[in-house]
Amino acid sequence: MATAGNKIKVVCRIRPFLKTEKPDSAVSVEGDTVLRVTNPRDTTKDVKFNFDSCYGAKVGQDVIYKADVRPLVESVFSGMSATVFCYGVTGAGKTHTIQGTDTDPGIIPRALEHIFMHKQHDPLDYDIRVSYYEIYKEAVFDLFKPRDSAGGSGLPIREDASRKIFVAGLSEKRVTSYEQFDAMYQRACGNRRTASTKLNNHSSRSHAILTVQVQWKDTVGSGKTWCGRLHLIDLAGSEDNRRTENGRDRMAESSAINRSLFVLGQVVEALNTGASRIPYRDSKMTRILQDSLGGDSQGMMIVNVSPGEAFLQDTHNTLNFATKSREVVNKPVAHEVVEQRWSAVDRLQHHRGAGRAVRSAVVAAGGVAAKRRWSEEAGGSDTDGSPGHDSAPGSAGSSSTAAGSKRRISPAVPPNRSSDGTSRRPPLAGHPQPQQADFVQKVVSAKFNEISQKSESASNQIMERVMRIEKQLNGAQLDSNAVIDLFTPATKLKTSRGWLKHARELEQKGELERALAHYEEALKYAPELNKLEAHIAKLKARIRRQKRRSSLASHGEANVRVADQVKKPGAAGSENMMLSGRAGGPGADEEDEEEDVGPLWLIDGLAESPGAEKAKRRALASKAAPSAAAANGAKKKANGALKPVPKSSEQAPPAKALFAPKEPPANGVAAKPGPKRVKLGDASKKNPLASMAGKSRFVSVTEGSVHDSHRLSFGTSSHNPFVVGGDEFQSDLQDRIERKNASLATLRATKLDSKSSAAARLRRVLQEPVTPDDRRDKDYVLGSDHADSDDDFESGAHAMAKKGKAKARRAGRAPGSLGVRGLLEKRLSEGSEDAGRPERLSDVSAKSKASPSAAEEKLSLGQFNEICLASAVQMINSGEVKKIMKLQGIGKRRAEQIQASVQSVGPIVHISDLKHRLQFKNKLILDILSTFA
Ligand SMILES: Nc1ncnc2c1ncn2[C@@H]1O[C@H](COP(=O)(O)OP(=O)(O)OP(=O)(O)O)[C@@H](O)[C@H]1O
Repeated sequence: MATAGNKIKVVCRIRPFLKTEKPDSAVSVEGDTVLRVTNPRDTTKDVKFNFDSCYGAKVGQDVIYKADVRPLVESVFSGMSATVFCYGVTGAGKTHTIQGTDTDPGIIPRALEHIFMHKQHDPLDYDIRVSYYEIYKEAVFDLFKPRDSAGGSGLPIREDASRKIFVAGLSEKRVTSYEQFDAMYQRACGNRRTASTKLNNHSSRSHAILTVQVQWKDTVGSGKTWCGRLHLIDLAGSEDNRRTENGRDRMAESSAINRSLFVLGQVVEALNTGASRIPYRDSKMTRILQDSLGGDSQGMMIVNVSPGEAFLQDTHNTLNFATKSREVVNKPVAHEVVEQRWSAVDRLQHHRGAGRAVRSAVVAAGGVAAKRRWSEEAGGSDTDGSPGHDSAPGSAGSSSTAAGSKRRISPAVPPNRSSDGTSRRPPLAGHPQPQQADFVQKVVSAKFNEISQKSESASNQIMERVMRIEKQLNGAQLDSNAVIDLFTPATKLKTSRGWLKHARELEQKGELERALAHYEEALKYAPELNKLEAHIAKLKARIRRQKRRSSLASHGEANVRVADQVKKPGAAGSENMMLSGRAGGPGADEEDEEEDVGPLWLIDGLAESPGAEKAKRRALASKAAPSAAAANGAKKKANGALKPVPKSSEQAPPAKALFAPKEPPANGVAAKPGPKRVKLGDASKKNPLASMAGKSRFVSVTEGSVHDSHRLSFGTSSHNPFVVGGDEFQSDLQDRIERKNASLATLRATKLDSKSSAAARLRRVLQEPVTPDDRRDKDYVLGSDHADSDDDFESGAHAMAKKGKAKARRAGRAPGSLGVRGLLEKRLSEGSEDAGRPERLSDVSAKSKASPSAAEEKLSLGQFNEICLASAVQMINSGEVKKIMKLQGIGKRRAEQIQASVQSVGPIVHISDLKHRLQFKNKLILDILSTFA
């Protein structure tokens, strides 16, 4: 008895205010069918919702039951299936409505009372069975069985030959009176999982489904057996975990609840839009509700809402969903019971298309074995143990009664079977014998199980992904990558192309930052596009440069003023003192703008003209003995005398190398290899810091090209313990690393194939791009982050001193003999005022001279750092700042400004003096520090 399509009935119920709640009503009933709710976006306005019925807070359980539920319960006696489910957010009154209390019983007790009443007054012999189960964290548990008897994974959900859903292994209880049912039901309710949350003291943590099956034989009329079913469902409430403040366990439950409710929404949406795929299988709850949502069951949804303003948004969402659900159309039919059910093999054949030979074999073997197997699989039980009710793939919640088939469809009897389940034909000659059939059946069963497992595992994987996303959504931390993960490759590609198109347009318009954001979006969808990644890196560098330029423009005016002051004769900066080295005023530097000076001065303390540099290289190569002039220079440094900064017009004194003679022998004869040669090789092998420093130095000495100096500048700044910490430094460092990598990549692409000597140099230098990991190496070596204070420096120095001591011991020397390191250590232990500070260049130099054996030593890492620092100090004092800046890729104007600022400070003893004196006044200072440090 099929009916025309019926829309799901939607009834709304407002719960009364609880004692603990503020009575600020936001929901009211207008007439019988309209619900008026304050608009959450504009609380001065109301929104109206239409439902089949609306009940205010004062309406009792009996009214709702009689008006809306009772007719559905009655329909069960016509062989129909009906489903009533309560939907709403946590604490809205679902459990109260469906279950009720002892004094105010809800729909379940009332419906069962009604059914037994009907049975009493009807001459037909009704067989009433109930099952009760919950879906907790996507697993089905029998509530009629003690909780600890259930396994962790719960019961499987299956589909029978007529595509009806059932829970395999679920117990069904035959009940003959309401009292009997009530006793069982009360016990079963105790098995249900509830917990106290912030929003509900007795919050249901699972969806609970009670199924009542009423079966009877029409002895008076057709003689057929009919079966009506009633599903009464208390859904767990959706939860906003920002408000529930759920802990880990509750969160896991909540996540499963929300996810299944989300799928419910998807199902409703798909049904309304006529989608080809309805995602029933995406959650156990929707799978079980399949017949009730768009199926052949009559459906009714009770929407429970909380009355207060606090739940306004939730209420609004619930009502929107309910409105959509009203559009779902079911096609209810009466269910006739067909005595014989299909075997597992038949079902497999029917659904999975197993081969004809297999089927014949199984049929030949007779239905008995198949029947027995099915019975074991379903694992049905019965309170009275009557064999006639052992198992059946009948419907949701029915595992131990005969299966029902819809009247409108052809009987679910396999075409080659008689009604008693045996084959219509005798086994044919050549067909498999029973043993063979057993074997075939085993194979088929195994295949069946394998397929089920696969589909189960696939669906679990999807669940997990959805759960992950939902978890992030709950924590308001939407990880877009997780969402992108869900897209198909085609969608990803398409989306990526869309972003790319926009990005290119923006880039052409010069809107670089927006373009960058679009490119980055595109990359998210197509991470395999290496070219795009490279383009993004370039664009980032370009943006940074632009920013730098604009920041320069904003600082320009002030700095130019400082520079002017410095230039004035007699002004504070003009009497700057220096340790040694040539004058390096702005004017002098300008001449050298394109000069390929390399970072030699960082090693040897002084910048020199190309001629002097060549001479120095020669000297280094020939290990010449120190010339008299060099010795003289060193002597002066040893005295630590501070000299006035020479005017830019004055001739700068020749540069002095610390451990190498600065000038070639006067007679021009190649000098004999001497003891002063600087080697870093050993230190380089020891740790990454030394290795970086070593490489840098090697490059600077032998190559001396601007590109090499990039490497040095990075090496020194990122490995120096005196760098300025903080985000700005980090970003600056990152910026430089990226710029460097970009330029190195370009150089590689353009020059490495060339046979020129420059390319050969590059090939040696550009082994690997510098990565941020190098910075971690530095932290590892120094054992601390950036040293912002002298204390930090001291701890760094302590570490260095300790290392030096150990090294000295290994080499059989006294710790103090290591020059700077030994002295440093001594000073630290004496607690002198300058403890922890690096030696001045002059001191270092003097000690080296005084102790040739120490100077003969290979330079240790600590020494190298100290020399670098001392050299930087010297550079600052001698006004060579601009040159360094240029090497850093800083523009000419900017470099001049920085130079002026540094000079305004006056002579410094240690690099950190800059920091203290200028007190990080602006970005300019940070630039200086990060460059020098
Ligand atoms: N109509 C009503 N009359 C009186 N009290 C009610 C009514 N509806 C709900 N309550 C009370 O409100 C509280 C929350 O109700 P209930 O536990 O039924 O919410 P719920 O929607 O099932 O929540 P959850 O989804 O967390 O399980 C309970 O204390 C219940 O007694």
